[in-house]
Amino acid sequence: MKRLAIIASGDLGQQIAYHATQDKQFDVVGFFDDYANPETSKNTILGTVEDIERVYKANRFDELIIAIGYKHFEIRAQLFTRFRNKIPFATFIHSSCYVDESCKIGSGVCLFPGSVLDANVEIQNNVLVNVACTIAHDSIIGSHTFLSPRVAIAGFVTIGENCNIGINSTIIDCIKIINGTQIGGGTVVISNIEKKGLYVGNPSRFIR
Ligand SMILES: CC(=O)SCCNC(=O)CCNC(=O)[C@H](O)C(C)(C)COP(=O)(O)OP(=O)(O)OC[C@H]1O[C@@H](n2cnc3c(N)ncnc32)[C@H](O)[C@@H]1OP(=O)(O)O
Repeated sequence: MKRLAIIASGDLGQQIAYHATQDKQFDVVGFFDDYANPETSKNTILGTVEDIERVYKANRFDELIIAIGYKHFEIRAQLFTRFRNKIPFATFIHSSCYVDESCKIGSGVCLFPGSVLDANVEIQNNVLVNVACTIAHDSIIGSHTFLSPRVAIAGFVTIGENCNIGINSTIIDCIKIINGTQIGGGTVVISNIEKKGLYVGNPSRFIR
């Protein structure tokens, strides 16, 4: 079983560690965290971000995953760029997901339980798909983006990089959403989003 190290030991890190372990896909050996105290943390803290390469070279883990959430997209993306050619990133697809064999799944991706990905879906690097999402055929989810639980995406949709798509939102077919868009919970997107910002409601409206 591959040994997994996780950047950040907060709530998201705990969820990833839980699912990766419970699904018997990885042996989670610890976390890198700039803010946790290794002496007092209940988790195994392998060091800070500055220690990652040294600990990898010491053969303490095989693959890495980033558990920095949607409040810190820039850091999440920077860390992926920093380590992508130096350390293998894990791809975690929970065994309860249906992922069509034609899908392309990038590295550093987490698919939490119960998601369904139909034919020709592309999930780019470092994306997190939370529980029970449905992504229909030929849709693309851009790097670093977060899908909250139960997001429903129709066919031929393109979602940009660094987007945060709120719980239970719906995006109809052929929609394009630009990089850095935030979508509130329960939003229904029926037209392209071409201006970066926060959108809510049915149909979606720009609020800031
Ligand atoms: C496993 C997990 O838990 S993953 C995380 C899942 N969580 C989510 O998906 C949360 C999504 N977050 C939301 O929907 C939030 O309401 C946000 C981010 C859209 C907005 O939050 P805030 O910045 O606090 O906005 P605020 O509450 O001040 O609302 C601003 C306006 O938008 C409206 N609004 C806010 N959210 C929504 C929404 N989801 N749908 C419709 N209208 C909304 C408010 O009613 C308010 O309208 P008003 O100005 O007419 O009074």
